[in-house]
Amino acid sequence: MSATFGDNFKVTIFGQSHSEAIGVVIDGLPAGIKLDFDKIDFELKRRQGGDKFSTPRKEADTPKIISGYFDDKTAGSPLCAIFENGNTRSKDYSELKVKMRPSHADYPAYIKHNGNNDYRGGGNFSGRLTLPLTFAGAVAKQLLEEKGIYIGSHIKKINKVEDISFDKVNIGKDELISLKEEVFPLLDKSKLSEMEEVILKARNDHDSVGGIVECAVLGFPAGVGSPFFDSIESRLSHLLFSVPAVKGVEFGEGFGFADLLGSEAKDEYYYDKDGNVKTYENHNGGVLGGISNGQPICFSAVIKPTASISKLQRTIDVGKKENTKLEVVGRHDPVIVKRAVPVIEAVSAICLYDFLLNE
Ligand SMILES: Cc1cc2nc3c(=O)[nH]c(=O)nc-3n(C[C@H](O)[C@H](O)[C@H](O)COP(=O)(O)O)c2cc1C
Ligand SMILES: C=C(O[C@@H]1CC(C(=O)O)=C[C@@H](OP(=O)(O)O)[C@H]1O)C(=O)O
Repeated sequence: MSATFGDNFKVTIFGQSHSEAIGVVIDGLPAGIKLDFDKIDFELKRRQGGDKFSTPRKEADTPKIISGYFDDKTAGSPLCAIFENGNTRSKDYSELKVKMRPSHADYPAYIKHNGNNDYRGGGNFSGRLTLPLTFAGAVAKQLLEEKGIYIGSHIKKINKVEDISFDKVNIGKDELISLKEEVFPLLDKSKLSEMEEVILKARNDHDSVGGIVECAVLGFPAGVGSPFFDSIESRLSHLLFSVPAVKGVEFGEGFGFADLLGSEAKDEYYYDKDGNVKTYENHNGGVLGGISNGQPICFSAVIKPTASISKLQRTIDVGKKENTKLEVVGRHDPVIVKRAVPVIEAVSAICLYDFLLNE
């Protein structure tokens, strides 16, 4: 398992959904930083399950700091946090040792690890591993905020119900911060009841839905990144696609560029009254040539509908090597999108803070 990301702010995650604990090691944190654990806890709670939109599996999600923090400051050594898995119901998964859930990682994991993989829950493929990622992201967010860089996002789409998009030129810092306070962050709040209805209907029908998260980064300086292999888009995509269930990523206008003429897609420059370089529009989402141009960095990620649904599905039994049927049991999210919002922000913070340490 490739479990480490980053050149300077190096994040390693470990554990399985039903192992004793899961955790994260952050290497490269400067020494002497006082972390705000209330802020970290706030981000972890945004990701937590247990409400009507999420898995009924609710864990404490309380970090236990094992190393790297001393006298209320980072100590310069790797910061390690673990989270105990207390609310597992592993017997629900015994059938999955041989019956492969369609659209989950079970079959590729079985082949890759010769049947030795931990099949309880999603094992080390589980969305539960996004908890330590969110912890690392919450640390990176604090360090970015000290530099005036803010990350925020909203739910752009649930199934076919769509929110409006960010105004990519004029996103306000207060707007981004207030989105975090919402249980279901939307720009057009009138869409809430329709989205809620779609999710609850899917849940009652033993089904699931997917959607889109749109994310924006404010205050990121111009001139960071590289062309080609280490472009801001490629590094961010690397981490965004590491989030389980993310199946597509787009920057700025993204696939919408296909419909535009050059004259419609242009981001013309001007100096504002304070001499800052701005663009009239921001079709490119703040990145050109792989390098930030000082405008808000804007991107979206599409999250697929949850694979584990309790409708009868066709699959294979790898023990008997025969075709069979499966009705998945266990406690699953009827939609992942809502819980993915803080995770998308977290991986973006990890990536962008790592970029800044490179400069
Ligand atoms: C926060 C979060 C929660 C998730 N919850 C579930 C779940 O309850 N059931 C499920 O089948 N998949 C869930 N997933 C997605 C699976 O982990 C993912 O689809 C699976 O590992 C296969 O990876 P892939 O979809 O990226 O190919 C969740 C993902 C995230 C980010
Ligand atoms: C427990 C969490 O989410 C889990 C993510 C997940 C999956 O397949 O990704 C499946 C469910 O749990 P289990 O691994 O027990 O099947 C979710 O409840 C969590 O995120 O904290």
